Amino acid sequence: MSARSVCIVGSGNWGSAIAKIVGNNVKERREHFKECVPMYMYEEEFNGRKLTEIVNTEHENIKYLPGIKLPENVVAIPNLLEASKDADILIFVLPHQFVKKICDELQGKIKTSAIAVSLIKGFAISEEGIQLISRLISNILSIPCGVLSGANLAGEVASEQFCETTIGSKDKEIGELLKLLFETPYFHCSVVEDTDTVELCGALKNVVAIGAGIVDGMGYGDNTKAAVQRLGLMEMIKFAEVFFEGSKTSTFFQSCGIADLVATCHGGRNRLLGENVVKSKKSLKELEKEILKGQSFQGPLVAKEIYGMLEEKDMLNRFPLFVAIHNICERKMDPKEFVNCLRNHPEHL
Ligand SMILES: NC(=O)c1ccc[n+]([C@@H]2O[C@H](COP(=O)([O-])OP(=O)(O)OC[C@H]3O[C@@H](n4cnc5c(N)ncnc54)[C@H](O)[C@@H]3O)[C@@H](O)[C@H]2O)c1
Ligand SMILES: O=P(O)(O)OC[C@H](O)CO
Repeated sequence: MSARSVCIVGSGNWGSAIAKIVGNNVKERREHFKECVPMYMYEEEFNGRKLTEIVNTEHENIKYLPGIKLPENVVAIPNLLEASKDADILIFVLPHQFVKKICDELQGKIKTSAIAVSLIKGFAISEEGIQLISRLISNILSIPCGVLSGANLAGEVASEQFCETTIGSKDKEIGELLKLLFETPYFHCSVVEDTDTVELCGALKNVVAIGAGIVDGMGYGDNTKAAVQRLGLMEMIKFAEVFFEGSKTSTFFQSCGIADLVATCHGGRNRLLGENVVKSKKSLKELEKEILKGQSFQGPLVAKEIYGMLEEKDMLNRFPLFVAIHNICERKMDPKEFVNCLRNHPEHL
């Protein structure tokens, strides 16, 4: 096959870090990929200028990933259809609440031979309960969709500190192609077929990370935080067992599983939110605006999505940590009660 055209859909903190990797890789792997990488950017003003114009002249996303130069072959485009019209590979990397609208706009407007990969850590809601984002993308666009998820705090990846990630693809050839697109000496990619679990881990760990932040905010030390991580992991595994038949426990030992859980519980934005939910009386929206300045916490929405599904299926008591974190975020439970939830967890029975 001739060189493929790659489009990045999204340009936030992680979107920009991944644009740096992809922009550099396609230049080095020209027999496989076309050099120009259009990046769809949700247009906004920053310091009185359009963000696309800033990215295309200064080659830096000064709002979402300041201090990191992007390769000049990454071109920010505010028009979604223009950015994606020639794409053979679509990389979806934006907060999960915007994906459905973006896919609806793309429906029928992209190449029928295109493939997608989702770097998103969240869920969609369908009539059956939660839906994997990769499935939403695949269903709306009628194209295959792999996933990439791992212990990948964007700032550290962008400054080229070594880390691992997991690519999930049911099709081996697509998995290898994605590895070729994303892997660098500082960004090691492992490919597995258990796509669902890779994606589940990325979404669920965001909730556990809020729990880690809650115990930080309460002034507890590392042992208590480790208990949150262990019990959180047990709920993540149970969630996969109950709702995603065929999910493999071994996938939790990839970067997308335990490693991402640890990274996010220590250095992630969702951990920071949990700490601030304890220390401040402000609403989640206010905290998001104040702390993240335009970036997005994915954890509270995932917690709400899970809660709704567990409630409907009468399974709230099987996932007390997820439930407590949701209730604390909603200000329906006093954070002081959180440690009792750990103490009385069904894993101890
Ligand atoms: N930041 C990280 O360290 C990191 C690492 C791995 C995975 N992820 C995941 O990647 C996904 C994207 O995260 P991010 O950090 O790139 O985003 P972000 O948190 O920086 O979110 C801001 C982005 O959302 C865009 N946006 C705002 N309103 C919009 C709208 N109405 N329509 C479309 N876009 C809109 C903004 O333009 C900006 O690009 C998330 O699912 C996240 O969990 C993030
Ligand atoms: O900053 P968070 O909490 O959104 O987590 C970022 C990444 O998912 C870490 O891998």
